[in-house]
Amino acid sequence: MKVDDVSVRFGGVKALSNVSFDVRKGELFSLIGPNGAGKTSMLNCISGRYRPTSGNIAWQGDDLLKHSINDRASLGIGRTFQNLALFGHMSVLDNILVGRHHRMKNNFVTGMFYWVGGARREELKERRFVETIIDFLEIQHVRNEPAGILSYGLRKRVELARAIAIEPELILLDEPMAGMNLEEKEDMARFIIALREEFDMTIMMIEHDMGVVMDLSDRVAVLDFGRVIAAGSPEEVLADEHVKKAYLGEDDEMLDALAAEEAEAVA
Ligand SMILES: Nc1ncnc2c1ncn2[C@@H]1O[C@H](COP(=O)(O)OP(=O)(O)OP(=O)(O)O)[C@@H](O)[C@H]1O
Repeated sequence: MKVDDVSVRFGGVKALSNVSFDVRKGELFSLIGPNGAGKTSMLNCISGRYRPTSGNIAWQGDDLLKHSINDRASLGIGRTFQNLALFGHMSVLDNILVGRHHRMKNNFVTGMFYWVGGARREELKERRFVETIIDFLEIQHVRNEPAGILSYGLRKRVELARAIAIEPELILLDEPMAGMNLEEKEDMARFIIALREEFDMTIMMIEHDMGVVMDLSDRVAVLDFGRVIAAGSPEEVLADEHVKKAYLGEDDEMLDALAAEEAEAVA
């Protein structure tokens, strides 16, 4: 995916200014930056919730911006949300099946011939795939529970499951670790790493936990006030003076990560 000179303006607020970067097939690319830097706005431009004021986004050589938000899932782009967007009264299984719907060929009419037509066969196939995801994310024990009663960490996992269910080639993860305890973060990190191996996905992640970002990412881009101020490997980004300045007085975890990196370099 190639993001080229993208700007987004809300009235007088410039959320993004001339942002360019690319995400390569098979990599884990992270977008980081202080609060309000424009990270979610960027993700929203890719997933189709926002339309850039100017600039282009190309996906596999095609102009992504001409496609509707619904088309983008069919094109192979899935996402999770910073604030969970599950159906609380529906079971975990049904929430994940929602993610499969755009892949199902049967509709209301063919569904009326459920037992003689292909609808039943198709539903069984879909359920089998969903069970694979449930096993992968280790949520078998809650598959029939309403999503709304689960712990926050488990709900985050169900949301990831629903995004996996659309079988995206590129998955956009908006703060997958937010609000999690250490154990939940370790589990989530394990699943994110395995996404590439088990499901062959490219991952673009927004995350505030710098330890996680630096451990998992192949490449990182840093936004500050809507502009890209640095991009490169985790080591290159941690060593960048602009990045240090942007985070000064902003994010203790980032500063800890920077200090640790410097200490390692000295050693
Ligand atoms: N729909 C919107 N309407 C008006 N302003 C918006 C909208 N979405 C984002 N903004 C503004 O754009 C700027 C960037 O916001 P954005 O949410 O993209 O930042 P962020 O880096 O994701 O922040 P955080 O880390 O706090 O989630 C902020 O000033 C925000 O108030």
